[in-house]
Amino acid sequence: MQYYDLCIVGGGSIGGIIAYYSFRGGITSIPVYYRSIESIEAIMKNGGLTIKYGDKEYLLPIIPVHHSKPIGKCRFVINTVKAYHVKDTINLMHKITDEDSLILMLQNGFGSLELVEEKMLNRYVAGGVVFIGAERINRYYILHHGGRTIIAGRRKGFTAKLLELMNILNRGGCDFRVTSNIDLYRWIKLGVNAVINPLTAITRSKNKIVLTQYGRILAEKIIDELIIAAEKYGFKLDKKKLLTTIFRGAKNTSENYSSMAQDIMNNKPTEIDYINGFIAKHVGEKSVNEVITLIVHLIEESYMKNH
Ligand SMILES: NC(=O)C1=CN([C@@H]2O[C@H](COP(=O)(O)OP(=O)(O)OC[C@H]3O[C@@H](n4cnc5c(N)ncnc54)[C@H](O)[C@@H]3O)[C@@H](O)[C@H]2O)C=CC1
Ligand SMILES: CC(C)(CO)C(=O)C(=O)O
Repeated sequence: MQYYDLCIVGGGSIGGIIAYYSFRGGITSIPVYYRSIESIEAIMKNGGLTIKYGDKEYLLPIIPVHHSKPIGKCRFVINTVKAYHVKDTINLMHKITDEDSLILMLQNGFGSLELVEEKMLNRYVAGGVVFIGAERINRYYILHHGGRTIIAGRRKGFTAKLLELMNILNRGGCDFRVTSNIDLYRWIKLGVNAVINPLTAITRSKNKIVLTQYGRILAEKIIDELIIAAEKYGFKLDKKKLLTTIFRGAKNTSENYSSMAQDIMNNKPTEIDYINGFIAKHVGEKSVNEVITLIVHLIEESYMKNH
């Protein structure tokens, strides 16, 4: 059985960025699992995955693999599929890991980490929040739009495996940090995504739309409800600090189309139920987040059903 240091499940925008930092961190054989044969063929034809960061292009000689044909076990598995595809990757993750492997889930919103923790009881499972903007231009070309921080942690006790992963990614230039309170960061990141993602998706705009007068008014209304939801889980969030983090995030990734805006522009389903829908569930009637969730679903409906 072949063993790899690090594998990526889901070679989209963030999967590509993780491959970039891992390769620069010294991992030269990186299996990246894809859903479509077409992606694998396009990457092979290109000689690897191209990442553009600033004005430089980097060609990464990754190993593109179809998700139905796993090629070995991995010490670290970084899962970067969309939240609604996580359940389809559980079988694959069982096959490419053993009891010593660490799985890091990087989805936005709430639900993905919980699902994998529940389904993969005999594995080390951690969650991470990603403060990086990335865009997949085509099957083999990904733009790094800025930000370089990932904060990760394991909810079921500390593991030194995360520090090993941190060393690899730090060497590659990623500001990867390990925390003992990942849920706090997940709530903060939920705030960032609950504001930036739907506002950019509804308006089909870059992240900087959030910095406008109306973006700021809506941000406050969204965040007021997030604070109520977080309190139900025992987290007391400071509104002013949260808004500062959100606007800083929008500024750092101002030229990025959020992952949800990219979904809408590519006629794909969004992660709205895991972000604003999750907040809405905790605040009852007359929820701004519920209205936002419904609007995003209406937009999805307009292209999914071909109206
Ligand atoms: N794009 C961005 O700037 C950011 C994205 N995120 C989060 O990261 C996660 C990934 O987002 P993106 O990379 O933008 O998504 P993406 O849609 O670009 O990539 C996901 C990839 O996973 C693949 N996939 C789906 N099912 C699969 C399976 N069973 N096996 C293998 N591959 C499969 C899809 O074909 C797709 O290429 C999301 O939760 C997103 O919210 C977080 C921060 C920033
Ligand atoms: C950080 C941000 C807002 C970057 O665009 C993101 O998480 C996303 O696009 O989903």
